[in-house]
Amino acid sequence: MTDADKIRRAGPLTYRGSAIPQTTTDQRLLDRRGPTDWVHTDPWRVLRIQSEFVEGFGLLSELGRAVSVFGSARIKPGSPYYELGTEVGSLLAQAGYVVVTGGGPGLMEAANKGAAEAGGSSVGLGIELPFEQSLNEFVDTGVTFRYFFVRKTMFVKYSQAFVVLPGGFGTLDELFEAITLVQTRKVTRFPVVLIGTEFWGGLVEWIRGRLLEEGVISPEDPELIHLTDDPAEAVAVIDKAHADMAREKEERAAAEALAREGDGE
Ligand SMILES: C/C(=C\CNc1ncnc2c1ncn2[C@@H]1O[C@H](COP(=O)(O)O)[C@@H](O)[C@H]1O)CO
Repeated sequence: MTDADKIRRAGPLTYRGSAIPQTTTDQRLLDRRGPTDWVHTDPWRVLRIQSEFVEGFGLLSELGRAVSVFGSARIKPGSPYYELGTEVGSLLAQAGYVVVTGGGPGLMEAANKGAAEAGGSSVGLGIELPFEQSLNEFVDTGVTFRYFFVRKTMFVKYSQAFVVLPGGFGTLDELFEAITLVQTRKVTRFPVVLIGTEFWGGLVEWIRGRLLEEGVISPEDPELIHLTDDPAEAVAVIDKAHADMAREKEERAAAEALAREGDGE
Protein backbone atom coordinates (compact mmCIF):
# COMPACT_ATOMS: atom_id res chain seq x y z
CA MET A 1 0.00 0.00 0.00
CA THR A 2 1.40 3.43 -0.90
CA ASP A 3 1.16 6.44 1.46
CA ALA A 4 -1.49 7.92 -0.83
CA ASP A 5 -3.76 4.90 -0.17
CA LYS A 6 -3.52 5.06 3.63
CA ILE A 7 -6.70 5.91 5.52
CA ARG A 8 -7.24 7.27 9.08
CA ARG A 9 -10.66 7.46 10.68
CA ALA A 10 -11.15 10.03 13.49
CA GLY A 11 -14.66 9.80 14.91
CA PRO A 12 -16.97 10.56 12.01
CA LEU A 13 -14.10 11.89 9.86
CA THR A 14 -12.03 10.00 7.29
CA TYR A 15 -8.61 11.21 6.16
CA ARG A 16 -6.65 9.78 3.23
CA GLY A 17 -3.02 10.11 2.15
CA SER A 18 -1.41 13.47 2.82
CA ALA A 19 -4.57 14.73 4.60
CA ILE A 20 -3.89 12.36 7.52
CA PRO A 21 -2.91 14.48 10.58
CA GLN A 22 0.46 13.80 12.24
CA THR A 23 -1.16 13.19 15.65
CA THR A 24 -4.42 11.66 16.87
CA THR A 25 -7.21 13.64 18.58
CA ASP A 26 -6.37 11.89 21.86
CA GLN A 27 -2.73 12.84 21.58
CA ARG A 28 -3.63 16.45 21.03
CA LEU A 29 -6.07 16.41 23.97
CA LEU A 30 -3.49 14.93 26.33
CA ASP A 31 -0.68 17.20 25.22
CA ARG A 32 -0.55 20.01 27.78
CA ARG A 33 1.88 22.09 25.79
CA GLY A 34 0.84 24.72 23.32
CA PRO A 35 -0.97 28.04 23.43
CA THR A 36 -3.72 28.57 26.02
CA ASP A 37 -5.42 31.65 24.68
CA TRP A 38 -8.30 29.53 23.30
CA VAL A 39 -9.80 29.42 26.83
CA HIS A 40 -10.61 33.09 26.42
CA THR A 41 -12.31 32.78 23.03
CA ASP A 42 -16.02 33.06 22.29
CA PRO A 43 -16.42 29.46 20.99
CA TRP A 44 -15.08 28.26 24.34
CA ARG A 45 -17.47 30.59 26.17
CA VAL A 46 -20.35 29.14 24.16
CA LEU A 47 -19.52 25.74 25.66
CA ARG A 48 -19.51 27.25 29.15
CA ILE A 49 -22.87 28.87 28.44
CA GLN A 50 -24.21 25.51 27.26
CA SER A 51 -22.96 23.86 30.42
CA GLU A 52 -24.74 26.49 32.55
CA PHE A 53 -28.00 25.68 30.77
CA VAL A 54 -27.39 21.96 31.32
CA GLU A 55 -26.66 22.48 35.06
CA GLY A 56 -29.68 24.71 35.50
CA PHE A 57 -32.11 22.48 33.61
CA GLY A 58 -30.75 19.44 35.45
CA LEU A 59 -31.20 21.04 38.86
CA LEU A 60 -34.59 22.62 38.30
CA SER A 61 -36.51 20.36 35.94
CA GLU A 62 -38.25 18.46 38.75
CA LEU A 63 -38.94 21.46 40.93
CA GLY A 64 -42.75 21.31 40.91
CA ARG A 65 -44.84 24.45 41.39
CA ALA A 66 -42.57 27.41 41.95
CA VAL A 67 -42.74 31.19 42.23
CA SER A 68 -39.82 33.57 41.73
CA VAL A 69 -39.46 36.40 44.21
CA PHE A 70 -37.35 39.41 43.26
CA GLY A 71 -36.28 42.34 45.36
CA SER A 72 -33.46 44.53 46.57
CA ALA A 73 -30.11 43.02 47.48
CA ARG A 74 -29.53 45.97 49.84
CA ILE A 75 -32.53 46.12 52.17
CA LYS A 76 -31.44 44.79 55.55
CA PRO A 77 -33.17 42.67 58.22
CA GLY A 78 -35.20 44.96 60.49
CA SER A 79 -36.68 46.94 57.58
CA PRO A 80 -40.47 46.60 57.09
CA TYR A 81 -39.76 45.47 53.51
CA TYR A 82 -37.59 42.66 54.85
CA GLU A 83 -40.50 41.58 57.05
CA LEU A 84 -42.79 41.75 54.01
CA GLY A 85 -40.36 39.58 52.04
CA THR A 86 -40.29 37.01 54.82
CA GLU A 87 -44.09 36.91 54.93
CA VAL A 88 -44.28 36.48 51.16
CA GLY A 89 -41.83 33.56 51.33
CA SER A 90 -43.78 31.91 54.16
CA LEU A 91 -47.19 32.26 52.51
CA LEU A 92 -45.92 30.96 49.18
CA ALA A 93 -44.36 27.96 50.91
CA GLN A 94 -47.57 27.30 52.87
CA ALA A 95 -49.50 27.38 49.60
CA GLY A 96 -47.19 24.67 48.26
CA TYR A 97 -44.89 26.73 46.05
CA VAL A 98 -41.13 26.40 45.98
CA VAL A 99 -39.70 29.88 46.47
CA VAL A 100 -37.06 30.81 43.90
CA THR A 101 -34.85 33.87 44.46
CA GLY A 102 -31.52 35.24 43.31
CA GLY A 103 -30.02 33.60 46.41
CA GLY A 104 -28.37 36.85 47.50
CA PRO A 105 -28.77 39.13 50.52
CA GLY A 106 -31.59 41.58 51.30
CA LEU A 107 -35.08 40.76 50.16
CA MET A 108 -33.92 37.60 48.37
CA GLU A 109 -32.71 36.32 51.74
CA ALA A 110 -35.97 37.46 53.36
CA ALA A 111 -38.06 35.35 50.96
CA ASN A 112 -35.79 32.30 51.36
CA LYS A 113 -35.95 32.75 55.15
CA GLY A 114 -39.75 32.94 55.11
CA ALA A 115 -39.96 29.73 53.07
CA ALA A 116 -37.61 27.98 55.50
CA GLU A 117 -39.59 29.18 58.54
CA ALA A 118 -42.80 27.82 57.00
CA GLY A 119 -41.15 24.43 56.44
CA GLY A 120 -41.08 24.88 52.66
CA SER A 121 -38.19 24.63 50.31
CA SER A 122 -36.43 27.32 48.42
CA VAL A 123 -33.97 27.73 45.64
CA GLY A 124 -31.26 30.32 45.10
CA LEU A 125 -30.15 31.12 41.58
CA GLY A 126 -26.98 33.01 42.39
CA ILE A 127 -24.90 35.12 40.06
CA GLU A 128 -21.14 35.46 39.97
CA LEU A 129 -20.31 39.09 40.72
CA PRO A 130 -17.05 41.04 40.70
CA PHE A 131 -17.06 40.97 44.49
CA GLU A 132 -17.12 37.91 46.75
CA GLN A 133 -20.60 36.73 47.67
CA SER A 134 -22.12 33.42 48.65
CA LEU A 135 -25.68 32.15 48.59
CA ASN A 136 -27.66 33.21 51.65
CA GLU A 137 -27.96 30.72 54.52
CA PHE A 138 -31.66 29.97 53.91
CA VAL A 139 -31.27 28.56 50.39
CA ASP A 140 -31.91 24.79 50.30
CA THR A 141 -30.82 24.20 46.74
CA GLY A 142 -28.57 26.58 44.93
CA VAL A 143 -26.65 27.09 41.75
CA THR A 144 -24.44 30.02 40.84
CA PHE A 145 -24.41 31.24 37.26
CA ARG A 146 -21.73 33.14 35.38
CA TYR A 147 -24.17 34.64 32.90
CA PHE A 148 -27.19 36.77 33.82
CA PHE A 149 -29.10 35.75 30.70
CA VAL A 150 -28.81 32.03 31.47
CA ARG A 151 -29.99 32.66 35.03
CA LYS A 152 -32.96 34.69 33.76
CA THR A 153 -34.07 31.79 31.56
CA MET A 154 -34.19 29.61 34.69
CA PHE A 155 -36.42 32.04 36.58
CA VAL A 156 -38.89 32.15 33.72
CA LYS A 157 -38.81 28.49 32.73
CA TYR A 158 -39.26 27.07 36.20
CA SER A 159 -41.69 29.41 37.92
CA GLN A 160 -45.39 29.97 37.41
CA ALA A 161 -45.41 33.56 38.65
CA PHE A 162 -43.21 36.48 39.63
CA VAL A 163 -43.55 38.40 42.86
CA VAL A 164 -41.66 41.67 42.87
CA LEU A 165 -40.72 43.36 46.13
CA PRO A 166 -39.17 46.83 46.32
CA GLY A 167 -35.79 47.03 44.66
CA GLY A 168 -33.38 48.87 42.41
CA PHE A 169 -32.02 48.33 38.91
CA GLY A 170 -31.72 44.55 39.20
CA THR A 171 -35.31 44.22 40.37
CA LEU A 172 -36.57 46.61 37.68
CA ASP A 173 -34.70 44.61 35.05
CA GLU A 174 -36.40 41.40 36.24
CA LEU A 175 -39.82 43.06 36.41
CA PHE A 176 -39.61 44.47 32.90
CA GLU A 177 -38.22 41.26 31.47
CA ALA A 178 -41.24 39.43 32.93
CA ILE A 179 -43.88 41.83 31.65
CA THR A 180 -42.26 42.01 28.22
CA LEU A 181 -42.42 38.22 27.96
CA VAL A 182 -46.09 38.26 28.95
CA GLN A 183 -46.91 41.22 26.68
CA THR A 184 -45.32 39.51 23.67
CA ARG A 185 -46.96 36.18 24.65
CA LYS A 186 -43.65 34.39 25.01
CA VAL A 187 -45.10 33.18 28.29
CA THR A 188 -48.81 32.83 28.95
CA ARG A 189 -50.90 33.40 32.05
CA PHE A 190 -48.00 34.42 34.16
CA PRO A 191 -49.02 36.65 37.05
CA VAL A 192 -46.64 39.46 37.91
CA VAL A 193 -47.45 40.82 41.35
CA LEU A 194 -45.83 43.95 42.72
CA ILE A 195 -45.84 44.21 46.49
CA GLY A 196 -45.65 47.65 48.10
CA THR A 197 -48.15 50.25 46.87
CA GLU A 198 -46.17 53.18 48.28
CA PHE A 199 -42.94 52.02 46.65
CA TRP A 200 -44.37 50.97 43.27
CA GLY A 201 -47.36 53.35 43.06
CA GLY A 202 -45.49 56.07 41.15
CA LEU A 203 -44.20 53.64 38.53
CA VAL A 204 -47.61 52.01 38.04
CA GLU A 205 -49.26 55.44 37.73
CA TRP A 206 -46.68 56.44 35.11
CA ILE A 207 -47.29 53.21 33.18
CA ARG A 208 -51.10 53.69 33.31
CA GLY A 209 -50.82 57.38 32.48
CA ARG A 210 -47.86 58.43 30.38
CA LEU A 211 -47.15 55.16 28.59
CA LEU A 212 -50.81 54.70 27.66
CA GLU A 213 -51.25 58.36 26.64
CA GLU A 214 -48.18 58.19 24.42
CA GLY A 215 -49.54 54.99 22.85
CA VAL A 216 -46.37 53.02 23.56
CA ILE A 217 -48.29 50.23 25.28
CA SER A 218 -51.74 48.73 24.59
CA PRO A 219 -54.76 49.63 26.74
CA GLU A 220 -54.81 46.13 28.25
CA ASP A 221 -51.08 46.09 29.10
CA PRO A 222 -51.31 47.76 32.53
CA GLU A 223 -53.43 44.78 33.58
CA LEU A 224 -50.35 42.59 33.27
CA ILE A 225 -49.28 43.92 36.66
CA HIS A 226 -51.13 43.35 39.91
CA LEU A 227 -50.25 45.81 42.67
CA THR A 228 -50.93 45.12 46.34
CA ASP A 229 -49.61 45.51 49.88
CA ASP A 230 -51.01 42.19 50.96
CA PRO A 231 -48.87 39.06 50.54
CA ALA A 232 -51.99 36.88 50.99
CA GLU A 233 -53.61 38.67 48.03
CA ALA A 234 -50.48 38.02 45.98
CA VAL A 235 -50.72 34.29 46.70
CA ALA A 236 -54.47 34.30 45.91
CA VAL A 237 -53.78 35.93 42.50
CA ILE A 238 -51.14 33.30 41.74
CA ASP A 239 -53.40 30.44 42.91
CA LYS A 240 -56.24 31.66 40.71
CA ALA A 241 -54.02 31.96 37.63
CA HIS A 242 -52.67 28.49 38.33
CA ALA A 243 -56.20 27.02 38.69
CA ASP A 244 -57.39 28.79 35.50
CA MET A 245 -54.43 27.42 33.61
CA ALA A 246 -55.04 23.86 34.88
CA ARG A 247 -58.75 24.10 33.92
CA GLU A 248 -57.95 25.41 30.44
CA LYS A 249 -55.45 22.61 29.95
CA GLU A 250 -58.08 20.02 30.94
CA GLU A 251 -60.67 21.60 28.64
CA ARG A 252 -58.20 21.61 25.76
CA ALA A 253 -57.32 17.94 26.36
CA ALA A 254 -61.04 17.01 26.49
CA ALA A 255 -61.72 18.93 23.25
CA GLU A 256 -58.80 17.21 21.54
CA ALA A 257 -60.01 13.79 22.73
CA LEU A 258 -63.51 14.55 21.35
CA ALA A 259 -62.04 15.66 18.02
CA ARG A 260 -60.03 12.43 17.81
CA GLU A 261 -63.18 10.37 18.52
CA GLY A 262 -64.97 12.33 15.79
CA ASP A 263 -62.16 11.43 13.38
CA GLY A 264 -62.78 7.75 14.22
CA GLU A 265 -59.38 7.24 15.82
C1 LIG B 1 -25.38 44.70 45.85
C2 LIG B 1 -25.14 43.60 46.81
C3 LIG B 1 -25.22 42.30 46.45
C4 LIG B 1 -25.59 41.85 45.07
N1 LIG B 1 -25.88 40.45 45.05
C5 LIG B 1 -26.81 39.85 44.30
N2 LIG B 1 -26.94 38.51 44.42
C6 LIG B 1 -27.90 37.86 43.74
N3 LIG B 1 -28.77 38.46 42.93
C7 LIG B 1 -28.64 39.78 42.77
C8 LIG B 1 -27.66 40.53 43.42
N4 LIG B 1 -27.79 41.81 43.06
C9 LIG B 1 -28.82 41.88 42.21
N5 LIG B 1 -29.37 40.67 42.04
C10 LIG B 1 -30.57 40.35 41.22
O1 LIG B 1 -31.29 41.57 40.97
C11 LIG B 1 -32.32 41.77 41.96
C12 LIG B 1 -31.87 42.77 43.01
O2 LIG B 1 -31.26 43.88 42.39
P1 LIG B 1 -31.38 45.33 43.09
O3 LIG B 1 -30.65 46.21 42.16
O4 LIG B 1 -30.76 45.23 44.43
O5 LIG B 1 -32.84 45.63 43.13
C13 LIG B 1 -32.54 40.42 42.66
O6 LIG B 1 -33.87 39.98 42.48
C14 LIG B 1 -31.53 39.47 42.02
O7 LIG B 1 -32.11 38.48 41.22
C15 LIG B 1 -24.83 44.06 48.20
O8 LIG B 1 -24.76 43.09 49.13
